[in-house]
Amino acid sequence: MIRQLFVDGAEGTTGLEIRERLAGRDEFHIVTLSEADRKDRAARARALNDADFVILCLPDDAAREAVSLIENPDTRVIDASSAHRVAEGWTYGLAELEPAQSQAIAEASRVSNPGCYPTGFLALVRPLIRSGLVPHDWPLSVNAASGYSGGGRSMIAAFEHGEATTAHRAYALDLAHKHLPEMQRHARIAHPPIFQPAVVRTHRGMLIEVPLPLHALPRKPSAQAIEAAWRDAYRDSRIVRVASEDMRAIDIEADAGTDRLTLRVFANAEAGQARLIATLDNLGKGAVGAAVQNLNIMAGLDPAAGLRL
Ligand SMILES: NC(=O)C1=CN([C@@H]2O[C@H](COP(=O)(O)OP(=O)(O)OC[C@H]3O[C@@H](n4cnc5c(N)ncnc54)[C@H](OP(=O)(O)O)[C@@H]3O)[C@@H](O)[C@H]2O)C=CC1
Ligand SMILES: CC(=O)N[C@@H](CCC(=O)OP(=O)(O)O)C(=O)O
Repeated sequence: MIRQLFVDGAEGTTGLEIRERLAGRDEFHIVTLSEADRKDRAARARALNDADFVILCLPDDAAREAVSLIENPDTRVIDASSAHRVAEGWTYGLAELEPAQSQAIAEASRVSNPGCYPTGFLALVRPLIRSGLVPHDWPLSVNAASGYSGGGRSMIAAFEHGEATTAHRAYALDLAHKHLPEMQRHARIAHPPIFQPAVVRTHRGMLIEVPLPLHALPRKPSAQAIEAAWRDAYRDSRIVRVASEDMRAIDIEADAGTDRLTLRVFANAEAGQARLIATLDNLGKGAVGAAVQNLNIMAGLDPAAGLRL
């Protein structure tokens, strides 16, 4: 069976890569609009209602508008924007989040792709909260760096041709980044983490880090216990990997160009401290890889079909 797939926002950073990734997949016929029509409300409404699947690669307001234009009850949506990540009636599209999440995605009509930073944060902490190694009201923090393609076309232009001459820019200094609600909700924690993101002068890649004072946690977990909780949580995943090689440094590009998500824990038992580190590609598992994975799951196909692992 060939499914009609409309990519709304197909000329943007995420949209272009989704089309590239799905080219050659004969399960889907990709529909896009001409340059003249791609922002035309009526043309978009027609394409949205004619499709079996829609992937929204749009700014938040345009994504909300697209959803409001859908009247066909059989059109199923994957939204790559941050408009619906904690919204009623939407399923959170991080298949590895809970044991039953993949099944929920398979049955859903509305799936919200996770944010790129929450993908790393949630993969690191959710198994530890679920198993009680970290209490749900622990004051977590998360330090992270992203390649500049994470900011879409305008940030790419700023870093490649424009005013951004820096190597490393800390931002979200108001402690109110748009990813905080989904981090808190889906980690099931009492408080939002202190989130310290930075954008750096590399095209793609992310390094997301949660520091943990093991000595201060009520159960004083070892690095081995943390790794064991991850291995148990991700035992069936080909996409989330738990790595345990001895490393002295990790580059932000470690998983760039792939759809993998790699988790590592580094600890000093004497100091009672650990650093939990996730690496991924903001445009891989952070966006396009996740959208393709969710599409595969919703269409009843191999979840990893077409992914770069
Ligand atoms: N870049 C990344 O790493 C990630 C991005 N995302 C999310 O994915 C979504 C897309 O991001 P990204 O691809 O980076 O953004 P881009 O800015 O690169 O692309 C957005 C696209 O949407 C088009 N567009 C804007 N308004 C409308 C409209 N009303 N109707 C139709 N098309 C419209 C834009 O056209 P034009 O340029 O002509 O205005 C552009 O082609 C965003 O919500 C973003 O938050 C999620 C995870 C990671
Ligand atoms: C470097 C950079 O600016 N990153 C973006 C997040 C990009 C992303 O992937 O998140 P969404 O899917 O929520 O847009 C930011 O911090 O707002």
